[in-house]
Amino acid sequence: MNSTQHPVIAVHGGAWAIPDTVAEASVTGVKLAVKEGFRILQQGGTAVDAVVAAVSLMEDNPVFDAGIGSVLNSAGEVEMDAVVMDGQTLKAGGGMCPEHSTPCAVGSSGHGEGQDINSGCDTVGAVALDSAGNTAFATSTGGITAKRPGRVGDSPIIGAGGYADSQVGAVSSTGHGEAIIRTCLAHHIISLMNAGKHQDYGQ
Ligand SMILES: NC(=O)C[C@H](N)C(=O)O
Repeated sequence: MNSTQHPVIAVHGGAWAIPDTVAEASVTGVKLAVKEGFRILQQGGTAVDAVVAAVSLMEDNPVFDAGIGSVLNSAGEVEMDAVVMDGQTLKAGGGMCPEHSTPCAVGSSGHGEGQDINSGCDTVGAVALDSAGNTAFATSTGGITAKRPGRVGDSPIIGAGGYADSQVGAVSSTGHGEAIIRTCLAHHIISLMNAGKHQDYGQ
């Protein structure tokens, strides 16, 4: 990666079954997010700026299980997890943030408002590579429907809910949090990518 790097962004709206009734809205929401993130990258914005903007847009979209669309726990409350990581410095911010509707932005520098819609269908995330060659990821979720109050899923845990290392790439996870945490999934993927990269260099 170098200073002439073409920017890249990828966004997901979760991997679990998306009901037919919201499938189109989900795809539309992902497209809007990826366009906004890519616009920022094309204007010279950082990978962190791009993933925060993309994920924040989806947090504001009730079709997703994040931000205002977050599902409810077994006590009928919203408890969200979110994180942002900068692949250049390996610094990250985020955590559980029940009182904000845009926890991803809160994890970086923004703020949110109280949520009032709870219909989301899945976790959201983004990875980006900016024109300076740096990577970042962001993941945001309301977690799993009817989860135990206080449960923290994989999403805010570095190495599970995602990982970014500008020397290698970036990952944002979605799926069953308990299984993702046990396997340190995101960091495992980054390690495999790193091994593949070195293999390429050797050829
Ligand atoms: N749909 C998801 O990705 C759920 C999230 N990984 C969690 O377990 O909290």
